[in-house]
Amino acid sequence: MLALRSRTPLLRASAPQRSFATLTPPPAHAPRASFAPAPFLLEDVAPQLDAAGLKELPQFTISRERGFLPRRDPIPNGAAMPRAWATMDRLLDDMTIVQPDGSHGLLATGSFGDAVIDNIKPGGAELQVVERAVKDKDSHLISALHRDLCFAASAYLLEPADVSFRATGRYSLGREVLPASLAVPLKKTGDALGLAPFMEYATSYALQNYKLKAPQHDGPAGKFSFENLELCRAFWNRGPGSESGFILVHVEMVGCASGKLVAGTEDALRGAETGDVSLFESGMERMLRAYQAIQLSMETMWSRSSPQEYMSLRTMIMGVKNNPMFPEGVVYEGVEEYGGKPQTFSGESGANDSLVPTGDNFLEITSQFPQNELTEELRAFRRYRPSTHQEYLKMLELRAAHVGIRSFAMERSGSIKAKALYTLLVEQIAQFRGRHWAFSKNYIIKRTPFAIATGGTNMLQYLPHNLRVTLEVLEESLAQWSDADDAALRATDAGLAGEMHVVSVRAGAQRRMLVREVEELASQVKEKDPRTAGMAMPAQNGHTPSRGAVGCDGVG
Ligand code: HEM
Repeated sequence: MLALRSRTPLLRASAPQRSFATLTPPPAHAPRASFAPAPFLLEDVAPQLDAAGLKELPQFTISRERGFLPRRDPIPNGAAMPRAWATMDRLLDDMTIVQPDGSHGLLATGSFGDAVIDNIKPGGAELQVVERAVKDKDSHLISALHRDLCFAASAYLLEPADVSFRATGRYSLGREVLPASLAVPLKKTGDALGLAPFMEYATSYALQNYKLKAPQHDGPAGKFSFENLELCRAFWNRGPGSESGFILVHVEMVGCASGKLVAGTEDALRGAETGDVSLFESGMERMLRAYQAIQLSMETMWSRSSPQEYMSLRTMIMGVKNNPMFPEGVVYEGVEEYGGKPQTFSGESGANDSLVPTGDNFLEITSQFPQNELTEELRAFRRYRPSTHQEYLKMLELRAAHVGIRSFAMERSGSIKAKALYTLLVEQIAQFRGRHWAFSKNYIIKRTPFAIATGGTNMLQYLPHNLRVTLEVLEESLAQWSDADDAALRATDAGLAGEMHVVSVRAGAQRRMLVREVEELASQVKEKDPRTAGMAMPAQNGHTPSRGAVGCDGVG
């Protein structure tokens, strides 16, 4: 049963008014739900798991140690892949636009599609490798095969649009049929892993696409420090440059602190569930420090991946859904289940990363998103992530609502420190979205009339909408922070009190600036139809492809 809790009176009249719905807490005598770790959350990732016959355990099983990274580092390209995969491996190496010796690769000249047809045969060696891995239930190998097939499929489908964009600055149509030699094995790896047969953020483009230069490296972000990472697969160039910068900053962010984030979240929840206030505080403090480390890594994006070059990287990670490059969708040749019917999948996007949804759900910000098309699309789109991440996030949302994390932090725990930590955590999510909004303006909005993102959202609506809701929750939390709270915190934890002061000074101004900025941007682009702007050809057959609020270009 859902019940609205009465709101604590606001101390500052100008703050926006919201109410946080929580599940009614059970009466004191009722048995408490047990929150034993679910199978998708491991207490630690023992490397001997595979040897113990658990090699079918999903790679994206979440742990306190590795957080949202896969439980084993991905199998890299090259010699580590099965010998019968060598032709595919070479083709993927040869395709990058810039080759290691500086020469042009297959995608540079638009000849990757022909090379696939000439070298990869339907029912050939590649399919046999996939079938054997599936039969062996070897999730580590299936994941690497899936990554490679996703790169091959996106390169094949989007090659013409990419060639056109590099030559003219406008997109052409993509290829509308994925040949059986790629479609059939890709569908099999996708089925085995519970994924769509299309490139995704976690399972192919980013979190399944890194290798460690030195296994024991000890950089600022531990062994997952940017300087210790390399790409397994790329479209443009596997070596240093904007593409590896873009992808590997995501990996560093997840690698440097998502384990600590998960551990802090679990402990804070446990603290709230059992009424253990000091565990609650310590869990939230560790979450805060984890988010701060993540933001530091995120800020390096500016220098590691050039805003000027991003548009050239982006074509290859677009999706099919609502994308004018694929007005009729894509036919997966030879996949019986689809019966020749065109398919439409969303593209790759950081929107499917789990760091921000963890904060959204734990802090009950999610419950403050209005019920509208944007929110619905966001939820639908987030299915493009490993099922373990989906289940974990869903459970987090339910547990946080059940125990009433916000009201526990702000009132019921009786802890000033918990109140401050809750507010500072909301500010971390706002800071993330603020920084991210700055990326989106500088890497995309400034540079193209094609306002639909790779994940398919209309960026001008979707991103500021989420930031605005977060800023409102922040303002409301700050409005409940009194002078007496401030004085009490100063007496016990001057450092945290200082952090609260900095946050309270800038919050309101940030939301007002955002509102003004979005109005200005909207008026600049109102003449342009984001569904067709930037395309070299008119809408097909009188059909203007329709896009939802979450659209097709999956960058994120
Ligand atoms: C140059 C850098 C980046 C650009 C241009 C960019 C662009 C975008 C775009 C356009 C979207 C809209 C969703 C869609 O794809 O349709 C999005 C969403 C998102 N991206 Fe990024 N992104 C960048 C970096 C990152 C990084 C480093 C992360 C960290 C994991 C990230 C996480 C997210 C998240 C969580 C969302 C969902 C937005 C929300 O919940 O408010 N992005 N991104």
